Amino acid sequence: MINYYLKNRWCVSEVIPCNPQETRRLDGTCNNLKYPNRGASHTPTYRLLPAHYDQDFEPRKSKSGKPLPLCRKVRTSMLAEGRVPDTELTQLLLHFWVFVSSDVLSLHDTVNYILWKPYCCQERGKTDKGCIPNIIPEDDPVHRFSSIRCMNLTRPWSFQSTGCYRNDTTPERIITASPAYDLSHVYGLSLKLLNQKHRSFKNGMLKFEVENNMLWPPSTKTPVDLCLLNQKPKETRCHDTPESGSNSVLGLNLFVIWTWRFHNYVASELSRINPCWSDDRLFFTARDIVIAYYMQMFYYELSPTLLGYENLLRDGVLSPFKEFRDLYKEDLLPQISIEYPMVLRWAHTITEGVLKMYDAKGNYLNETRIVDLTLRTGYLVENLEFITHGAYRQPAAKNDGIVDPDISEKGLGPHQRASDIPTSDVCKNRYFGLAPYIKYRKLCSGVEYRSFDDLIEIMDSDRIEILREVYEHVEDIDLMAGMYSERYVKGGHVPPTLYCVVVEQMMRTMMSDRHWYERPNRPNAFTRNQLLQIRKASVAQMLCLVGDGVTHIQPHAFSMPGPGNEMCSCNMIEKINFWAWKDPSCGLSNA
Ligand code: HEM
Repeated sequence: MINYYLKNRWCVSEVIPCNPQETRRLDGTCNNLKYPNRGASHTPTYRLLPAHYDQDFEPRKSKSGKPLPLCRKVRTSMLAEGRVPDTELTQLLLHFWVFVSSDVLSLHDTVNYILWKPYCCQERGKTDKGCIPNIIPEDDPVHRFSSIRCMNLTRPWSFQSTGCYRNDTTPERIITASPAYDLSHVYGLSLKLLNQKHRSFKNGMLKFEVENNMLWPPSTKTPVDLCLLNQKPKETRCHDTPESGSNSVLGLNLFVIWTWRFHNYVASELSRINPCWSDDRLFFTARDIVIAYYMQMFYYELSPTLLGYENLLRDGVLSPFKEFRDLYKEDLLPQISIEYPMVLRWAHTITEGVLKMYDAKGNYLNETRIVDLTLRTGYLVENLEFITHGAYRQPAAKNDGIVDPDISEKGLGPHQRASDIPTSDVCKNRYFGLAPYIKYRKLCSGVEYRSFDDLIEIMDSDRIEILREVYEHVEDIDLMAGMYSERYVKGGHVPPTLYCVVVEQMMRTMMSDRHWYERPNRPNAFTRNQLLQIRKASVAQMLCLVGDGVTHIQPHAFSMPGPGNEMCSCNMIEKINFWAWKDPSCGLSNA
């Protein structure tokens, strides 16, 4: 039954005829006028390197023909468990990173093993082709002391497993989000649904609710909802936003709340300045500004902090100037690569498991486990303000071959007895049919590694020794395991292979998006003065405007406060001036 439903909904995208002058559609269609259905949800990813599978599209084998080492064995060998704070990056950076990533991904593969196939470690799982549980080796450093020998996991869904393509073709991953950065995880993919349920049709605003003196997106009104971890009866709030994934991991949830509020802030400013504008015009102008603001934060604030400003300038991702730029190429399809979400999973190694909460003055209050907050929006009602103050005060975890024990043993919190996210990350490399690590090194640097010793160029000798112990041949190394071992890219905080794949995607996204905010020629493009206002975007400004009780913050809030980035009053943070959107026909003067 479920397959019949999905076949109808997921194999075909309907496209209403395009009008070249219309602005960005919610469902992503018509972004590319030559191929109007590209850019929609449920459209294929592309591959940076050809697929590497064994027979019947099972995971590739090692060069010797033996199975590759167990994923859990790879993870426990490459990453020990512990907690070491970073000295530079904040939790807020990780919250925003997962939010940006979720814009182009989907949750169905995770929902699949939490809700639909929780039985992969049981007898029933042995005959279900969809089951690929993580087997735990006998000598596992943690579970040789427990009775746990297996962790539940399912095979990623593909156009083939859903019945859209023949089963004897290379599996093509299904993703339910649209591939452009368009805040589809906030506004959704259907204008009809947004209009029916979420727009207030007053002053361009989205509907909102007030609870505990705070503004929230609308909440579900049914006794059963997705917030499975709400501790009822005390915790009841669960977002009823266009995409229910907003209730999932904490970082995504936080930024959905802040973006929802920010939309309304922008719409109310526009309506104050242009009282003659219709609700429709206010709504769509506000959405356009919010998407541009968010992309400016991603490209010009988060990415330089992580990937290095000079590197991004050199590679053409960032412009050194504030003016328009137009890199659009009609022949490039709006798509994400299969490798892009894969390398982003590396972020799990710098995710801190213990979430610290502070008051507005910076006094430490309390802490909780971040993995217990997935699908638990109700917890935020009493704690959102303190989590917010903690987000820009608490450091991320350090990248040091150590992963937080909650992420590696309890990744799904109470949703699953034991769950090791980085082990799944290694395994998914294989189930998505990714090429060996050294092929990506060749792609990124042109250098061919023929032996373990050659890796010294990119990693320290102790890391090479671990790889040598785990894998038989240098060609066996999984992409993720290679990235766990690399030294950071110069001037940034990420491994060079992650840098390479992410930069390729950022360029593709920018060049294939007809509605990219820096373009002067897109439909309803910004004026020069409007673009200059968007250039002022910062996460500090956003939190000053819509974060609860934020009156002081460091200007670069993805980096820890300290010399050169001292906390200051919100009055000192540069602000967007909405008078750039003043419509003279509305008749108010610039007061
Ligand atoms: C609270 C912290 C986090 C938790 C509990 C969490 C949890 C998870 C889980 C359970 C999965 C699915 C793993 C699988 O079965 O394949 C996943 C995937 C993923 N996570 Fe996280 N995560 C966290 C933080 C982050 C951060 C900071 C990023 C930043 C980029 C991130 C990016 C991703 C990506 C890209 C995927 C793959 C999604 C896909 O391919 O569809 N996560 N995460």
